[in-house]
Amino acid sequence: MDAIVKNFPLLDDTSGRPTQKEAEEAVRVLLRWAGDDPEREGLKDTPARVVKAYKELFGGYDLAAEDVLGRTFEEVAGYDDMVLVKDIPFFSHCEHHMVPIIGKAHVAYMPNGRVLGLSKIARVVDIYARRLQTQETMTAQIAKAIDETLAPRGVAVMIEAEHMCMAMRGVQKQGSTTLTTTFTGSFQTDPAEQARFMTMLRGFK
Ligand SMILES: Nc1nc2c(ncn2[C@@H]2O[C@H](COP(=O)(O)OP(=O)(O)OP(=O)(O)O)[C@@H](O)[C@H]2O)c(=O)[nH]1
Ligand SMILES: [Zn+2]
Repeated sequence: MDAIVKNFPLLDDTSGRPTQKEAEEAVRVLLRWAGDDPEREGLKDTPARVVKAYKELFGGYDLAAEDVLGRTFEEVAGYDDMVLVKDIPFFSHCEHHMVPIIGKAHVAYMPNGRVLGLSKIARVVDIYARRLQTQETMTAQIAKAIDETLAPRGVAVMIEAEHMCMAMRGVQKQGSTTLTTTFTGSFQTDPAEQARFMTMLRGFK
């Protein structure tokens, strides 16, 4: 799994990251390259808007999953069975074309005395989605982050997504869905637990 889990070091002011002005200029270049005039009325504020939108869409580079997952709860009356949060919607962008990936993540874990706030699982999905991604990397990163910070008995992550780079351009196949899974711990070693994850996913659709 580690082979496809990339490290995204947090960038700081000394990272050599381009300024907002430089980023806006890059958008102007692309507009001219596409054949339009960045100075015309309708496009005048577009570079600033695009950079602002990118800040939001790629905001995951400035966040660390470990920070979000740090807060856990122990008082759950001895509950120690699977916790599954399914159908977490996300938007990401593929690292090959910078075109949207639209999908849903399903995340389960087997607690080991501690549980996570449910919203934190969705937040972790967003942190990795708001970066340039492959679906495989994103799936593995979510599983690894939960596995390493919560130390549960096992983690299961399934992502189903449509890649706009396959739908809007290139091979132009609309409506195809790609499924990826990562299992750790008991989900990896126990086929029955994997099967139960699948059944719980399917059973309540
Ligand atoms: N494995 C994987 N591939 C992806 C993902 N997102 C996009 N791709 C693929 O990345 C590949 C890049 O292929 P290249 O041949 O380098 O690029 P390209 O010429 O634009 O390819 P086409 O999309 O076939 O036109 C394409 O096959 C995409 O479908 C992803 O999340 N995982
Ligand atoms: Zn792509």
